[in-house]
Amino acid sequence: MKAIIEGGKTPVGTVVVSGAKNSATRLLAAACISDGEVVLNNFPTELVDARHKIRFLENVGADIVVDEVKESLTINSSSIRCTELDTYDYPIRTTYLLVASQIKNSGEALIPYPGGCKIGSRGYDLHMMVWRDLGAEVTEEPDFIRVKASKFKGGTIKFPISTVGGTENALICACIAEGKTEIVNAYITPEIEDLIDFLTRMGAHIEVTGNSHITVVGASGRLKGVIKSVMYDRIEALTWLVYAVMSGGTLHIKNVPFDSMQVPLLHLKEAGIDFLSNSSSIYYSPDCLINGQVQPFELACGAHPGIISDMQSFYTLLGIIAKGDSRIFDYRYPKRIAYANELQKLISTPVVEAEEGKITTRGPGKFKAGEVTSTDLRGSMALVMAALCAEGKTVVHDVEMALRGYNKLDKKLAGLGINIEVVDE
Ligand SMILES: CC(=O)N[C@H]1[C@@H](OP(=O)(O)OP(=O)(O)OC[C@H]2O[C@@H](n3ccc(=O)[nH]c3=O)[C@H](O)[C@@H]2O)O[C@H](CO)[C@@H](O)[C@@H]1O
Ligand SMILES: C=C(OP(=O)(O)O)C(=O)O
Repeated sequence: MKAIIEGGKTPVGTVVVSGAKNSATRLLAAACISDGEVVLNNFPTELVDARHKIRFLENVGADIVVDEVKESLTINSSSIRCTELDTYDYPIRTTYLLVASQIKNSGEALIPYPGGCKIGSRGYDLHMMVWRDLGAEVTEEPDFIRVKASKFKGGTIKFPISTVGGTENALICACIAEGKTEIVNAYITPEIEDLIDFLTRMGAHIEVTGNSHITVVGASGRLKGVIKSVMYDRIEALTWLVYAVMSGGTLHIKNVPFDSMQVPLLHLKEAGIDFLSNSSSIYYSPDCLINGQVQPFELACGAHPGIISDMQSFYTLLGIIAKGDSRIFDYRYPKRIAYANELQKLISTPVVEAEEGKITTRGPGKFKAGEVTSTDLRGSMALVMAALCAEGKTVVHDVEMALRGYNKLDKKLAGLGINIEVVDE
């Protein structure tokens, strides 16, 4: 798919942040270990990633009712079975979370290899370690990964690095394991807190000690059906605020999860980007930009509560319009720089220098129209935002990458008076 964008218009209006991709897609997998019916509200139903996961779960027997208007899912997973499918083409990262429900109902699981953004090495050895630590036999077959265990058995899972996906997988599997599981060097992010809240409300016994040790006592009885609202998306909230600054727009951004984005917002304030806020929303107009100019900055993307790697490209955009040199380091995914070279094609003078782990911007640069290709989800969204700020027509190829993470993007932009056309290539 490509986006055809006539840029240069100023957005004005209200935009509502959706449920977080990086929570919703995890809760959907976790819902399938429940013995009852689960309702997920505030679910980003139009997300490409959510649709792929729903498609897989339906193909292995789940009954999922999607209500696009209410933005909710009703999930009944009692008929999930390990099933060999005709295709394992599911371009999403968290396929490893689809193991637990099949093991619970069939003692065996077949899952697609993890996909997701190509942002450097993204192994899955620690997921295999999780299943093996809980007593399963794991084999890598040409089209899928096979996991076999009549039941998971509680054990100790010790992560050598902090991993979001590994912690999520360990939590969900431990909830259906017999006995107690210790998760050592767990990584607890806001989305993982949302998952722990959900599993606990289903009846799982989860205890968090400090910020990296989790004990789970596997459910000996039933895991109840529950109703849960997905947390709001901190990356999306940041995206809209950065777009307002770049475009000189006037935006009221609703459903901002302030608690989960304190450090990212602090960095914006320090770059001279002020805004008005109440407990759940932000109001930004050009008057909020101190001296009418973004100040150059230096920051590093790493672990929460700092700036996470998924936010990197939006700081690069701010660096481009800042007056002076800014530096953005990424310790987590140092190879996440391919998008920066595409972004440079939409700037009239040389501004962006990308090397492994570090992006330097020598601003201010002016956005110009052009033709570019997406390289990853957040990078694709950054290209769309640059295109929206450039006078004239820009084509962003492979824009489905942005749509993996931005629910109802065209409709939300239309609500701000901005039209983009998304067509098949
Ligand atoms: C800690 C962190 O920044 N996590 C981010 C990471 O989560 P994601 O879940 O993809 O990555 P993990 O947190 O699981 O992995 C962190 C690191 O561990 C490595 N690893 C992971 C699993 C495994 O089995 N083997 C292995 O080697 C990965 O390659 C990566 O270098 O990318 C996502 C997409 O950008 C972000 O939403 C998350 O915020
Ligand atoms: C890279 C991302 O997602 P995924 O891990 O699903 O590829 C992201 O959300 O920015």
